[in-house]
Amino acid sequence: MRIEARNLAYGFNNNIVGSNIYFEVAKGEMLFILGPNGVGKTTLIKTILNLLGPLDGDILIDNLSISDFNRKELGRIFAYVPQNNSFNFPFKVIDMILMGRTPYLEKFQTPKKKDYEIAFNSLEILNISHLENKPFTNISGGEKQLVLIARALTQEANFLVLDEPTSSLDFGNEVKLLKILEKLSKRGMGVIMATHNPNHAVKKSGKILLLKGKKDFYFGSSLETLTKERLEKVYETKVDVAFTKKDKKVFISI
Ligand SMILES: Nc1ncnc2c1ncn2[C@@H]1O[C@H](COP(=O)(O)OP(=O)(O)OP(=O)(O)O)[C@@H](O)[C@H]1O
Repeated sequence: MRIEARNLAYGFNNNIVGSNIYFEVAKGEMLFILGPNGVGKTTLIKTILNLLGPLDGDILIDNLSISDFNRKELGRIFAYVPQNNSFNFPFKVIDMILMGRTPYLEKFQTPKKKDYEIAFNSLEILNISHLENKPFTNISGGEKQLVLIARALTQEANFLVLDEPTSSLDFGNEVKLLKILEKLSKRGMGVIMATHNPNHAVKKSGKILLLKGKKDFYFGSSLETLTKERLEKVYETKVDVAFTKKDKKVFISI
């Protein structure tokens, strides 16, 4: 399966946030969306999910317009982890996670044994099985973020779409999550992720959409597209490049 933005304009009725945007990403690949605050990463993600309709051009799923798909079909294609979670109802964590099975259940149907197995497996992958019976309102911000990622995994969609998923995570969990996402993409899942950290995106197999302004963007393989010069231009700051012992490129803003 392949997602493509063709000549895409997105934004709100009275406010075009981005236009003439092009990118493509297939299952098994990772696409990182980068760019400064307010440039339009979240708005683009909502457009990719068809929560906002395109203002011009289109999002294509295997060459079919996204408008040809209904909500349930899109629920099997995209699992979404939003940026800010203001959800505050004391559901048990396991029940929150089982909500990820909704696109597979008929109206009023309750989750079956297999749905529970998938949910428990997601808890295990994210190392949060101990939270299973806690109310969602009684866990920390970072734990909530991990629960929402587990819910998205439970959805078993073709693409996992995450909006700054590491913003509340500690140093260790940030690295662990990135490793999990890489593993999932190697197993065939597509990953689309907005991030503030260019170092998340320095991947041999990754693609990058670096947003600079309304019509100004770079799209390409992350190793070629992410350069010191481009980052300096986009983020208006001096950038240094270092290399780890394993020869991995690391950007440092100075
Ligand atoms: N509901 C809305 N109606 C009109 N304009 C909006 C709305 N939400 C956001 N915007 C505007 O759209 C632009 C892009 O916002 P968006 O949240 O997509 O940026 P972002 O790149 O995700 O920012 P950040 O990195 O700060 O999260 C901003 O100028 C913002 O003010």
